[in-house]
Amino acid sequence: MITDYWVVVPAAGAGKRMGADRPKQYLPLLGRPLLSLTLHNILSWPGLAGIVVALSGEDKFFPYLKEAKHPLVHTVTGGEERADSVLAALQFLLEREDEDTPVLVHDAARPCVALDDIAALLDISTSTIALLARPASDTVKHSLSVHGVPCVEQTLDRTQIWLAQTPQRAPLGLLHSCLSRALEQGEMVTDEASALEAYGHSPQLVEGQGDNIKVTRPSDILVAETILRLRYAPTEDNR
Ligand SMILES: Nc1ccn([C@@H]2O[C@H](COP(=O)(O)OP(=O)(O)OP(=O)(O)O)[C@@H](O)[C@H]2O)c(=O)n1
Ligand SMILES: C[C@](O)(CO)[C@H](O)COP(=O)(O)O
Repeated sequence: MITDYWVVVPAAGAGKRMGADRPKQYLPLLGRPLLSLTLHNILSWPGLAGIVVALSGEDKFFPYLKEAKHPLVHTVTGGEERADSVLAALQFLLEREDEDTPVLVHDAARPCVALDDIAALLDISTSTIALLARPASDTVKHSLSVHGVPCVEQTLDRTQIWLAQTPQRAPLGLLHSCLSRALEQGEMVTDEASALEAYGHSPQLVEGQGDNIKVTRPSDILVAETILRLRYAPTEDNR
């Protein structure tokens, strides 16, 4: 299992699809801000060296989180898109750490990732670049718009379709160079793996669990709260 890795947490989004009165990372789940839950979870990962959180330049909420003053938690100002926020955090690390330092990028919006999945991602030795992902379990449709209405164009072969989650793991220097080149060249970069793929790398897919949801829309709040309640509920063992 790797140790002395850093975690980058992009948390500079606006949460438009959530449509709340504040960015979704500050909405309460079980009475605690989402970002606080995510940081609390990350701080329990074994072998962690530190966390860099990318925040919006207009963020007014972060200083009030319990984890804001934790000695392992650092912040940078993020950017326009998720990839810009991740790049800002990688730049911060590159000025302080060795290029070979392993980095895990994990969305602020995924508070429920299980420790078993983290262990699996930290454990792999076959590749230094990897991500948690789920094989598609539904039938996958490719759509086209007919007079503004989404319709099926065709059904895709799902046997090789995986849905990407986070964390996504790569060495600091490699990820920084692929991400900055991809952004300069206008590549579509919605996750770290896509930046690495653009330059010939083939990240390993590590099967994660379905409970690692990305809190995106209002209905996700209840699902995430249910997962967290079950995860942290007192049992015979931890009572
Ligand atoms: N400029 C941005 C945009 C997104 N993120 C972060 O990237 C993660 C995944 O993005 P997403 O779930 O799409 O969040 P938002 O961009 O906030 O959501 P929306 O697209 O609905 O506005 C989130 O933790 C979000 O805060 C970021 O750090 N910087
Ligand atoms: C990185 C990611 O979590 C993988 O599923 C996801 O792509 C980030 O969210 P976005 O909606 O694409 O910004």
